[in-house]
Amino acid sequence: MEAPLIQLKNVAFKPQEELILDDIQLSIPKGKKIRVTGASGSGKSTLLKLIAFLIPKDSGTIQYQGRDIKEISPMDYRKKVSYITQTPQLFGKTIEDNLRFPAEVRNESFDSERAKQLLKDFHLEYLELNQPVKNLSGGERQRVGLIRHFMYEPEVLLLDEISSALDEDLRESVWKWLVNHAKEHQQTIMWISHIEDELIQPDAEIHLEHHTAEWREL
Ligand SMILES: Nc1ncnc2c1ncn2[C@@H]1O[C@H](COP(=O)(O)OP(=O)(O)OP(=O)(O)O)[C@@H](O)[C@H]1O
Repeated sequence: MEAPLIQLKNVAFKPQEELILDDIQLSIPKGKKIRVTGASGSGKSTLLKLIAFLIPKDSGTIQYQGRDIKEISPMDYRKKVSYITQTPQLFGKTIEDNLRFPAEVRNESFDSERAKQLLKDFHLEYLELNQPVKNLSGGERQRVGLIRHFMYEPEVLLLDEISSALDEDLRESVWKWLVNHAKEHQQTIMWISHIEDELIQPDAEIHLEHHTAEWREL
């Protein structure tokens, strides 16, 4: 059997001694589409942030391709595993400032053709790269934030209610793109939210309840 892409062993998250997640055991294979479910406050966002190494766990281990994520350089890990939130922080003045950022932190050159193609893929072809971000609508900001993660090809996408600000048509089109793209590039996608239930058929589900996680093949 193929080794899991991501493995959580005995993972717990207990900030200030408050138990949020406990004894999490998960083996996540490569290339799957995985929905994360559970009641409000059950720890869905926390689980994705732990996997993204944005917050530290209190015990247990998280491995990526058999390596403890603590041993992987944060820059390399961010390139492989992208956590995308519903309210992306845009910075700088222009759209280009935001899309250039992933290349800038790696001291690489900015691929403006790729940026323009992505704007087109997300139905933002009417925006110029030098356009200021301050006047963008919620849905435009969400998509610029999303595009930033595709300036490099991530291996894992952790999507935290990413399409909340998009209307129905746009949501459908963005998800179609994400699913096709993930298939083409053998990406693993995990997402939180029920809004997408009609748009994307998961291969598996992680259900959070009573501080722990259950893996369900669908
Ligand atoms: N750093 C922290 N310190 C203290 N409590 C935290 C911390 N991070 C998360 N929590 C708590 O952990 C619980 C789970 O939060 P989380 O955002 O992961 O839930 P969720 O399942 O994503 O919820 P929702 O569906 O409402 O977005 C909440 O009670 C939250 O207040």
